[in-house]
Amino acid sequence: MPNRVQVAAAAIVNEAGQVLIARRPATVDQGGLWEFPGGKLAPYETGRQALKRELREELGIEVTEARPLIRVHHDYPDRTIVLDVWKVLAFTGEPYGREGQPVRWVDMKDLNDYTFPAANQPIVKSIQLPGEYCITMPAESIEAYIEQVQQRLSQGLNLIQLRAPELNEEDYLALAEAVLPLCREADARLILNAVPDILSKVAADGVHLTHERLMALDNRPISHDKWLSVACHDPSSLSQAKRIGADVATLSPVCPTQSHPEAKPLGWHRFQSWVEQAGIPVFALGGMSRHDARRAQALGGQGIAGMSVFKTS
Ligand SMILES: Nc1nc2c([nH]c(=O)n2[C@@H]2O[C@H](COP(=O)(O)OP(=O)(O)OP(=O)(O)O)[C@@H](O)[C@H]2O)c(=O)[nH]1
Ligand SMILES: [Mg+2]
Repeated sequence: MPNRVQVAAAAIVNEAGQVLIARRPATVDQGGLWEFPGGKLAPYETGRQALKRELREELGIEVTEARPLIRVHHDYPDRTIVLDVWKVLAFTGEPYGREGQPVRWVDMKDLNDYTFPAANQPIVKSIQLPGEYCITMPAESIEAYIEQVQQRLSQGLNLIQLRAPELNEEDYLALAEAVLPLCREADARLILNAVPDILSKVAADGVHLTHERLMALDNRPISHDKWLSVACHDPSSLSQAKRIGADVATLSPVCPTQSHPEAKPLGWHRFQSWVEQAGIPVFALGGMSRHDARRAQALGGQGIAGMSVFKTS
């Protein structure tokens, strides 16, 4: 396609959880906006090679370890760009604006206060999300769900989807209200697997829509300061997710799973090619083991989601 520009960009996160951003000069394309350091691929360069060269040129650092974070295709009026974003895990040197551009370490939660080019929204989301998304597994009582959430939080899991489809609305609300302070205390995000309206009753961090609820929508049903998570099973639900402005998706079942034995697994190969087109962070779900998080990430995913995978006893 003409005017298709390939760009490598970096999410550099330090031990304090801060992210390095740079300001584009006023005179260039998207001038004055903040960006993740990086630039266009030279002919015959791979994304990784371009990343290393650009960070040397723009920041004076040498990348020693990086992994793919997310790929985003975006149509600007005059051209299409493909942003190949890497998470930089290790580097040598002290970054500075080698081309005179302002650079700044900002807290991850404050990224939303900066104005980035339009293509960057999913990148900001991806940086703010962990690699493991814990979904509650069926439990026998409200108390048992609460205990389960406490156990998951004590493992350090910090993205919890409260799934309890067998509970009636009243019991689910009571459960959500009981679990919210526990998540706050642990600095974890709580996503309610429920109708979007529930956020007017419980101040959780977001909602997760079932595949059926996702497909019935025309627009994003919640405000942008909340997280919209959606369940996808195929390319058409992933494109619906992108269309309504979902922040994150689960894609399932990637592998055979006991919780949904009738569903046909899509496998890692399709996971990779569907995620490539998704343009939002996607968690692999279904039959996951904890070591699959690295595999999902190497294939362009955000990480793994699951229920029994986070069970410890
Ligand atoms: N580096 C970078 N580019 C981005 C981001 N978001 C985004 O839309 N872009 C777009 O991707 C393209 C990257 O080009 P660039 O200006 O960084 O390229 P470059 O470093 O090779 O500069 P040069 O062409 O002046 O040598 C621009 O059109 C820019 O607007 C981002 O977060 N980081
Ligand atoms: Mg650049």
